[in-house]
Parts: sequence; structure tokens; C-alpha cells
Amino acid sequence: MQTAPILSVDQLAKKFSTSFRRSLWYGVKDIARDLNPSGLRHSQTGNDLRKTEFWGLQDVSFSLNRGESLAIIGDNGAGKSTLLKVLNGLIKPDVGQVRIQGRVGALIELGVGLDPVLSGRENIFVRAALLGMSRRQVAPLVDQIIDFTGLGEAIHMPVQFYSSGMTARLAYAVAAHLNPDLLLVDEVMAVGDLDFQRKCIRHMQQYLAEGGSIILVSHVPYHIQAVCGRGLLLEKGRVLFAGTATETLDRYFTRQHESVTSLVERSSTRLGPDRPVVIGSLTVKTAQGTAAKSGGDVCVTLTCESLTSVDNVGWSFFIWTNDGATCITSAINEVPLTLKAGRNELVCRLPRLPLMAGGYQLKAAVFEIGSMQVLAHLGWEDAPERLLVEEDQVSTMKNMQATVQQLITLDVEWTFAR
Ligand SMILES: Nc1ncnc2c1ncn2[C@@H]1O[C@H](COP(=O)(O)OP(=O)(O)OP(=O)(O)O)[C@@H](O)[C@H]1O
Repeated sequence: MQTAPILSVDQLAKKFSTSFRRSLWYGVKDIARDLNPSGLRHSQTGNDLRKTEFWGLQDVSFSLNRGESLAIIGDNGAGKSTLLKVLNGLIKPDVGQVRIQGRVGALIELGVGLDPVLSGRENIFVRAALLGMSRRQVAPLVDQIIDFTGLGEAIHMPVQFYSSGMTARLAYAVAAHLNPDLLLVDEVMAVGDLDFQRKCIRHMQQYLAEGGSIILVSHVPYHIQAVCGRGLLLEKGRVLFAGTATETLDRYFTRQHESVTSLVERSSTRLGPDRPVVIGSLTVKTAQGTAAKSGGDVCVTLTCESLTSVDNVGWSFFIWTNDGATCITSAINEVPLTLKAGRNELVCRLPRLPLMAGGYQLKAAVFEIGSMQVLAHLGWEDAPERLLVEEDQVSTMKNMQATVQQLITLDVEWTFAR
């Protein structure tokens, strides 16, 4: 039997004005129109833009079933927070409909929904009351919530004296533990320290496994990959792409990468006295040449051209997050190799690729051991290579732990130059 989705969003649109004064005036007119729709004959409908207005969201439709998780991805200003606020009923859409079956827990803007003069503990009861829960219903959950915050004695302090990380801890714990059917989480979670972020990720995974539903806004690929099955890419308020979380992240970063490559031309690949070694390619594939799978046995292969024979050569490669923000892992071969004049192939086998499915950036360097002088590099001043790791159902869950912790140690087997 097909159950109704927990959330369905139909052709949602929200407009904003760049002029504060006009937005107030439009607000008054909109209220008048809503009160008396037939009275204002010449008033515009919600579908039209008035002077200084623009679409913050436009034509957004999707649905979410119980137990599903959706990542909302996009550049700054794409409309992600606006969408969450509309879903949480904090702002009213101009067009379209939102239907939610059940209770919503939301962590949207830091401090929203918390009373600054009340203590953390008192806020738990207030929030529960606002969600329609009685004191008796909330009492058994309070210790659990306080324990999750990790705030200790600070739970008795007024929230106005909390740091942003402490506020995020309280807000998440409250939103997540008052039995929500749908959890909306904006990236305010990112202001918490790494330990807290990991705790939230583990909580979300468990909550999903128990049948909860999540919408997560984040710029952190690991958070998205660890939590979300599906993704929605927003651009200028519109849905540009919808697919699995991995496909959506890849689509997002491919677009960013394209714009970077169009700006930064690959450095000249011509060999010459000032460039005695040039890297041709850097790939991560199986021994059979097929795409890398999460947890699979793969080879990192670097090809390079050398003008002459060069002794005492080492090489290293680096795997970065798809946004180029964090180097996740690297490996360095310091056993001296000899490059022959012409084409060389350097291979490193990784018996178990400890990366979750998704996109990554690859960088490499070839250097002279001893002086550590870099002979050639790839991806530092020019565009990095891209690596797309495919999902492997069996190994994904095992790898998740490693990737949430961000820094990964590689098992490596270096192969000499061919
Ligand atoms: N109350 C408002 N009045 C006017 N414009 C607004 C208002 N709220 C949001 N906007 C505009 O709507 C657009 C979408 O904003 P939103 O905060 O939803 O983006 P976002 O995708 O969450 O961005 P970020 O990644 O920076 O958090 C932006 O152009 C923003 O300036």
C-alpha cells in the first residue's frame, strides 16, 4: 500500500523586494488582497513581480516520503534557507502549496525559537509546549536532550550567554528529540565543533533508520553524503537538478569546476629545459580500468613525460574534497624511482579505497628526493583532476565512519616506474 508523502511541495514561489520600504508597502497590500480577494480589482496576483521585487524561490516542487532524506544544495543566495523557512512556516509563500503530515523539528536560524532570557533547560519545556506537548510528555525526554547537548551545568544558564556553538547544541538537541516526523536542519550545525557535528550526523543516521525524514541544507559534502539519499540543486531560487545526493553534489561541483577551468587555463604541457618533467594524467581506476568504487581495490596512476632520464624521483598524490576546501588524505612515495626519457607511468595500489561515493579532487606532485625540489605538479596552480567514486552497497556503511572523521589514512602499495 502506498503511503502519502510526509512532505509535498507544489510549485512554490516566494518573492522579495530589494527595497525595505516597498516590501512593507507590498506587505500591507498583500494582506488587504488576502482579506478581500475580489475587492482589489487591479491588484496583481502572487505570480507577478512588482517594482524592485525578485524571485527568492520559483516553481519549486518535490515530495519526501517517510524515512527519506533530502539535501538542498546551492550557492550562497540560491534560496536554500528561504525554502526551509517556508517549509517551517516561518515565511508565507506567494505561490504554491506545502503539505506536511506530522510534526516538524527545525534547526534553521541560530537562536530562532529559543528565548534568550530563559535557561537552556527552561527552553526545552517552552519549545515542547509550542509543539503541543504536555509537561508529562516532555519530562522523560529532558535528560536525554540535556545529555545530547553536552552543556553540563551551562544548561541552567540563560541562553543569551551561550556561544554560537552552545546555542547550536541546544537547538539541535531540542529539535531532534521532541519526536519530530520531519527534521529540517540548516547548516547552523556547522558552528558546532567537530565532535558535535559527528554526534549530529550519527543521530541523523539513526533517526532515519527509525523512519524519520530529514531535509538538510549544507555546504559540507561529507555531511550530505553521510545523511542524505537524495539531493535538490537550487540556482537563483529554481530547481536546477534533482537526483541522488551523490549525483546532485557531483552536478554542483562539476558546474563550479567548469567555471574554474574556464578561468584558469591548464599550464603549458610542453616539455622544455625549464620544464624537464610534465604530468600528463592522474587517474584512480580498478586494475581493469573501470571506475573506482567505494571500498574497492584501485590503482592511482600518474603518467608523466620526462625530457631526460632522472634519478632519485619521488611522487605524491592528494585527495581533496570536491569543493577543494579540505585535503582528505595524501600519500607520498619516498623510495627513489628513476624516470626514463619519454613517457613514464607511476602506479600506487590502494587495496581498499576508503572514500564514500561522490566527487573528489586529485592533485599530485613529482619531486626530487633529498632536495624536495618539485619537478612537476598537477592541480595546484592549474585545475585539479576530478575523481568520481561510485557507490558500493556492501562497503558504503563501513566507510562512512572514516569519511565523517574527514582525515583518512591510506593503505598503499607503490609500484615502480614503468
Ligand atoms: N527577508 C528578505 N528580504 C529580501 N531578500 C531576501 C530576504 N530573505 C532572503 N532574501 C534573498 O533571497 C535570496 C535567497 O536567500 P537565502 O538566504 O534563501 O539563500 P541561501 O541559499 O540560504 O544562501 P546561503 O548559502 O548564503 O545561506 C537572496 O538573494 C537573499 O538576499
